Amino acid sequence: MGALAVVFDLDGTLIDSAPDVRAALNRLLAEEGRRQLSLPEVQELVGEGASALIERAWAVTGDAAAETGVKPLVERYLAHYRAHPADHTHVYDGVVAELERLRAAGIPLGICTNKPHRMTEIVLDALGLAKHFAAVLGGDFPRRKPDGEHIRETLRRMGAEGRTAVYVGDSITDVRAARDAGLPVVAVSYGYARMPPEDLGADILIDRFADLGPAIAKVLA
Ligand SMILES: O=C(O)COP(=O)(O)O
Ligand SMILES: [Mg+2]
Repeated sequence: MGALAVVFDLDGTLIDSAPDVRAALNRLLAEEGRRQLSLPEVQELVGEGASALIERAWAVTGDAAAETGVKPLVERYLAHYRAHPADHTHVYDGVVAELERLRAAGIPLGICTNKPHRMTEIVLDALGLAKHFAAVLGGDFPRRKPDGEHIRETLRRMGAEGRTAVYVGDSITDVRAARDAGLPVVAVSYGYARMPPEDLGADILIDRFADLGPAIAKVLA
């Protein structure tokens, strides 16, 4: 194995952001006279970025959003989210220790997320996580996950192109993107998968972030 690099998904993998996503989305839904969404419902909507989130939220609360109506709704949703980026978001157990351990081993780390880029930066700053990552690439990237180019471009921005890389995520979109990029993938079982995590088709499934080190060693063996 050559020198290693690790790229992570964000929502449902490193952070449990659904409570703040829910709060911002529910404010918008209330403004539009629509019903409120429960936390499990919101967890089902997350994973393909903000436009998909709005479209899915509209579809489950009444009439679908008009195509031209999605963009202004996304902007209003993000304004609500920016006002409260991490009031109820928490970093999953073991994440900070594991990121520190990998970094101390000289392994460059990156984030490849479908969350809008600016929103991702705001949330990472609010949680004190930004310092761990050599590069962060959000979902405004034109070829976003499940396109493997999203992960490849993250690796380039990390200066880690020549390295052996592993992707870590929580959803089928992550597994497809990693496959498309030709990378092994570790899935976490506690995220927002919308299916039994065993069915994601990852190379290995972990229940706790603290198990990441041995999982990476296994997928590369
Ligand atoms: O915000 C989203 O829809 C997805 O975010 P993720 O790619 O970090 O899971
Ligand atoms: Mg995710």
